[in-house]
Amino acid sequence: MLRWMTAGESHGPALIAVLEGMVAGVEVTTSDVGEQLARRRLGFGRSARMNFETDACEFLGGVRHGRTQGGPIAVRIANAEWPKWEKVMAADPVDPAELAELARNEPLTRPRPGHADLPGMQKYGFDEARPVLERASARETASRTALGTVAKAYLRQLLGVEVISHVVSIGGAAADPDGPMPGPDDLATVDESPVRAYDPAASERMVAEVDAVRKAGDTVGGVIEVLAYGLPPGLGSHVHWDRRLDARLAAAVMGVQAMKGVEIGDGFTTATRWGSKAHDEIDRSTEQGSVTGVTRRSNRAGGLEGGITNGEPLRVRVAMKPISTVPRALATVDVTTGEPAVAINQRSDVCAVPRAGVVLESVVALVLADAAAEKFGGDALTEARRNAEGYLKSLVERW
Ligand SMILES: Cc1cc2nc3c(=O)[nH]c(=O)nc-3n(C[C@H](O)[C@H](O)[C@H](O)COP(=O)(O)O)c2cc1C
Ligand SMILES: C=C(O[C@@H]1CC(C(=O)O)=C[C@@H](OP(=O)(O)O)[C@H]1O)C(=O)O
Repeated sequence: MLRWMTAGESHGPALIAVLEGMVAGVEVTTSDVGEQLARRRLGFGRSARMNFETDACEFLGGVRHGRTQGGPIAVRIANAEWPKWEKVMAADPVDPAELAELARNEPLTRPRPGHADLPGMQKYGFDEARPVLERASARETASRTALGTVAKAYLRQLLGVEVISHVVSIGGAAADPDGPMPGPDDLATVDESPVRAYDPAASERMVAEVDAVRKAGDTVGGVIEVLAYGLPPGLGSHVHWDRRLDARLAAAVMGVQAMKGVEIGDGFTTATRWGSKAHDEIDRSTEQGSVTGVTRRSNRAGGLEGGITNGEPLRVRVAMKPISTVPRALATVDVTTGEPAVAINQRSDVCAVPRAGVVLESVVALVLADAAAEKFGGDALTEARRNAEGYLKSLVERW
């Protein structure tokens, strides 16, 4: 079983992430993590912070000489602006007179509709939003991206699995639903698009949409698809609700800030079809390299049946809402005076959909790595590999 946790505030000294349960022997380096963090910083519509944030990262435990050791893996990601925030975010008490002089410490009393500000203040008894937004901020997703790097390395080295993502739509600008879909080796092509869309024409439409939104002082969301290629049949289980892989994937992607909808495979469209057009008919496969000796005529299910992978590519689509820090400020109430006001407007993304794709890849990889660890066990990668090879061989022999 894999477990992962994160800690740290957006403007604190650093973020911390811990991954427990990873086998020994997975090759991963600080620069691999740095590469994923750099991907997460890119994308048309990103916030000003992404222009100078370097996401300087280091392993604090669990990795030695480029290999996991079997113990908990801890990663630290620094905040490039810490000197500016040192007083405002200090762990120990700071002289109130000194704090009062800092413009940066001005109380945030005009909660943003759509952010965690107001319900967070109500729930935790704060008079202003700073302590809420610091932890609610999607800065935290850098931590999960760092851990996702280890999960991706494990999946690739154990099973040859590739987890990728691409942007399907931003606001009203969408990729052609019948257009080509990126394959396992197409991540670089997707990353070359400023909005991480696979089709260049769709990419242009999405860039124009973000431009229009920015000019109007507004924000915009979109839909991202995560694909996992090379998964064997048999990850996850039908036997209990919390072992179903679809349930675990949905929880993980909905656990990312601003994600408001999820569908597996054709999801909501499937609900409009008749059964004869909704499922993926099975044929015998004579193809060399077929893992199970069977094949499918379609992949409407998105690679999952009964909460178990069926050997087809996994397809998870996620809907992201528009950023709630809207420059053309929204109506709110000042919690100090009780008077109508306009919401806080500070440095923010206009559209974080392209960046969010990298985060979603990471959380999907963590869930898949957990399911693979469950199925193939082992304390070392070599042992897990032996188990996987034996299982895959048994599938071919049986069918
Ligand atoms: C990669 C990424 C970047 C984000 N950037 C911002 C941002 O700059 N400003 C903002 O207000 N919200 C941003 N968000 C969304 C908020 O963090 C999120 O809306 C907030 O925490 C409330 O949670 P909820 O939307 O899930 O209800 C971002 C989300 C992601 C995934
Ligand atoms: C810092 C990141 O994203 C942030 C997410 C975010 C929010 O409210 O979610 C608000 C902004 O934070 P800041 O006020 O520090 O610029 C974004 O930049 C990041 O992704 O690393």
